[in-house]
Amino acid sequence: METAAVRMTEIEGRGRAMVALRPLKGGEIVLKDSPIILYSAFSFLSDDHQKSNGYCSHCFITVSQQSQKASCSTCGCGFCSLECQSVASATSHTPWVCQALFRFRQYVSDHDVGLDLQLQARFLVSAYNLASVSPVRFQTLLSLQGSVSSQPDADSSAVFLHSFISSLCATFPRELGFSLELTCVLLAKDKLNAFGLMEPFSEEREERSVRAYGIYPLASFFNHDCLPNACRFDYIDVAGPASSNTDITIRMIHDVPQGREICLSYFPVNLKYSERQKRLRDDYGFVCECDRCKVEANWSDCDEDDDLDVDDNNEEEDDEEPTAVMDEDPDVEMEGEDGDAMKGEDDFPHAYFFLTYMCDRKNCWGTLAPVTPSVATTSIVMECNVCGYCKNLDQV
Ligand SMILES: C[S@@+](CC[C@H](N)C(=O)[O-])C[C@H]1O[C@@H](n2cnc3c(N)ncnc32)[C@H](O)[C@@H]1O
Repeated sequence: METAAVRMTEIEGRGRAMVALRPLKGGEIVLKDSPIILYSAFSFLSDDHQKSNGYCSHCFITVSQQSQKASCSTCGCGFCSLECQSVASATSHTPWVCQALFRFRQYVSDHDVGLDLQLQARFLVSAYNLASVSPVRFQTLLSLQGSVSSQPDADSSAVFLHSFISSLCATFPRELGFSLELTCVLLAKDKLNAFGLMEPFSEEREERSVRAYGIYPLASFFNHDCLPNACRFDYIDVAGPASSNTDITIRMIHDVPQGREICLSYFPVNLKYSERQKRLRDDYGFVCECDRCKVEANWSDCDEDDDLDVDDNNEEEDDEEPTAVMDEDPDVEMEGEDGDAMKGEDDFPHAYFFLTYMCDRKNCWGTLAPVTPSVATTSIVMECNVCGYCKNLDQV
């Protein structure tokens, strides 16, 4: 896999990775990707069902009740337009998906089913549907990271979900290898590779809530760094032709030299060391040894709580989610060395990253990247990938 800017390669201990093919500028878009699967992040319960109908069930653009143009008479899913519904009926919302969602909703209304299990069900329905409507894309899904190491029958939720899908699969093409093991493998792919597409940003909401999860097969090759040099943008509420609103772009946060690995952060960069390590170990199965983690591993818990606090606008939140200060890249020009956040040898030495690249709007925690530069210059307008706020670098 290669674009004009990045190439996929193997790195020992990290699996497949994306590296810069040439020097890259802050703001450069290094990859555009479209989802092979998108599924709702809402539960099947009635309140959430109402909420999920605030988004098109195919392209997940925000739709108001007034502007909703079409809905499915069987399962009640709403669509932003008749065109979207028509595309969905041949792709993401086939009659089989519709039946499956309808039956699962009935099951959820009679039983106590946790949100995680409901989302896994949504994913599996989408994945097995993909196998049927696009075997090539299904193979792409299978080529992504994620496998089962233990006996599949050890996982009771996978067993339950598999038997649920089996009950809907009378007409499912058996040659696709439908089995409990495949179900477990698919769930592992989802866990390691799904990207969350967020609900519209609100300063009033402390939790960042997801409207849909997507599998983006090329963007899935980016590894994690707690101080990323690139970040992901989406413009899901900007209508475009043929569901192009669901595309994502990976954009450079700052300049990097040729050969440098390009990494994203798999979660908001403000999480503290112990939380990051836990999430990476539990959800992604690896121990992070990035430069930031190496430094923060030596901090005591109080150091984390004290020294990560660089954000005056978020005093209340800082107790729970202190803001870390750092840089993963030695090429980043360091600034602010006299600032409060750079206190001594044992303190985290890269305040510049957080002061420059982390959005300081209340409850945002997004990452700022320059808007895409014109031919040879680095733009000085920084855009947040969560709230969309733009500001000049000299305001930062
Ligand atoms: C979305 S995939 C990234 C691409 C993956 N390396 C591959 O070969 O397809 C996530 C997985 O990559 C690996 N990974 C990501 N970041 C890593 C890092 N900083 N160190 C080691 N492994 C990493 C972990 O196995 C993780 O579960």
